[in-house]
Amino acid sequence: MTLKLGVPSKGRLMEKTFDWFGKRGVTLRKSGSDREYAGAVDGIDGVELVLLSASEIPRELAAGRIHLGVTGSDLVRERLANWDSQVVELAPMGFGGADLIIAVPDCWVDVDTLEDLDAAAAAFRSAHGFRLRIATKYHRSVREFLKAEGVADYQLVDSQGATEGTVKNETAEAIADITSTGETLRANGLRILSDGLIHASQATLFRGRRRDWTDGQRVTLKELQSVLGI
Ligand SMILES: Nc1ncnc2c1ncn2[C@@H]1O[C@H](COP(=O)(O)OP(=O)(O)OP(=O)(O)O)[C@@H](O)[C@H]1O
Ligand SMILES: O=P(O)(O)OC[C@H]1O[C@H](OP(=O)(O)OP(=O)(O)O)[C@H](O)[C@@H]1O
Repeated sequence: MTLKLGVPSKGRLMEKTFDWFGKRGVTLRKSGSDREYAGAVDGIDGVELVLLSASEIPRELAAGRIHLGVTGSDLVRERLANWDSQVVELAPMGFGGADLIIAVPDCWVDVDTLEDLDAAAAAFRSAHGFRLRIATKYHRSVREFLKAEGVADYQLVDSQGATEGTVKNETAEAIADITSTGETLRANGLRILSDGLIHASQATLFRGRRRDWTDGQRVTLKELQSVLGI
């Protein structure tokens, strides 16, 4: 049985992953037409390339359908309960960097920290009769972070895209989302809380923790780690 390596199937993450492996002597490439999600690996035997959506790679690793996978560290934390009991970080890859943050409207001049947000949330609830709404697609990460920080008086509203627009559209009072340049936040009149960094993410090579690997797969992993220098 081959060792299955899951890699994002499109865009910058795919190209930079191919570059990262290529620089270390392992060539990953798409094998079919541009639109076909088939791949090949040169430079080491026994490794199979599987092209997948970045957000599905955590689940595939946990289920053992792939053995290694490249995806954002934010997606692993979000998609897997107790992520470090299900996968191991083998190598941070130095690209795909983005911060998962909490942001509030610029005009909330009294709200700079999570403690301020907690106070504002209590005031909001008594004024409006419902809990302050935070829009996000990162439900698990935001809940765990705010619980650890002692902020409780809020509700999450699901937003699968254009999350920064929810405040202007009055479907949320605050947001939790990924930012890299900060332009989308600025354009939508939002400001990051000074202690509102939930996770600094980057593309990372992970290994699944399942114990049902064959001896051949374990040997191939050792060889691959040695070729990659990790
Ligand atoms: N500016 C950015 N905006 C969004 N994601 C970014 C940005 N910079 C880096 N990333 C990272 O890219 C990853 C998401 O990649 P991508 O959007 O390809 O995944 P996806 O959700 O699986 O896409 P799809 O479902 O459309 O295939 C996350 O780990 C995220 O942190
Ligand atoms: O800090 P910036 O450089 O402005 O980038 C951040 C934006 O990029 C991502 O959105 P994406 O384009 O992936 O679309 P989405 O709204 O569907 O998540 C993210 O959700 C932010 O909206």
